[in-house]
Amino acid sequence: MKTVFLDRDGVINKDNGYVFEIDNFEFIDGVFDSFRYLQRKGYNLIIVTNQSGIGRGRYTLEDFNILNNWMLQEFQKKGVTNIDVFFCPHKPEDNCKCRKPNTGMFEAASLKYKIDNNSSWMIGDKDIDIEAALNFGIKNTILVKSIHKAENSENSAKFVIPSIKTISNYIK
Ligand SMILES: O=P(O)(O)OC[C@@H](O)[C@H]1O[C@@H](OP(=O)(O)O)[C@@H](O)[C@@H](O)[C@@H]1O
Ligand SMILES: [Mg+2]
Ligand SMILES: [Zn+2]
Repeated sequence: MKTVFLDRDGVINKDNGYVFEIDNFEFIDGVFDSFRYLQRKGYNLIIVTNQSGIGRGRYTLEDFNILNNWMLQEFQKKGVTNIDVFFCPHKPEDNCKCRKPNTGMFEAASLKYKIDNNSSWMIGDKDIDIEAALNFGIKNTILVKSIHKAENSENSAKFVIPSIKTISNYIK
């Protein structure tokens, strides 16, 4: 199955820093049109997001689930239905297998869906997003510019774009 893996904070919503409240979740302009476009092209959409705010005690797993369910309902209302979410709740010092740039979330997704790496993509705003995709064997990578510096990916990503809004120019 051709899949677009997506980072959340900085790609789908503005990365206001450990976002966990609905009121602080600002969808990035154009994200619904872009997701409907990818859906029309037959891509499965899988969000892979580091949520270290849980492990850091900044918010709870329940907080994350409430926000996540609300986000999925918003996508549903806009006609985006084939979307799934995998997250890592750990702190960096937990040395888990799922925090990007590790590939645990991608592997968990590949147990649930038959993913064809060659026709799949990764869209992220940090170096660790692009590194995780490459570590998993996905070569089609797109760096979205955000508040975060991503020097390595500026050179290693297949495309570097200002926002997800223009994704239809790159993923056919
Ligand atoms: O971009 P994704 O993976 O969807 O989620 C990133 C967030 O969990 C947070 O990740 C943190 O990094 P640390 O996890 O503290 O290194 C910071 O960069 C926050 O600004 C950011 O909101
Ligand atoms: Mg991000
Ligand atoms: Zn983890």
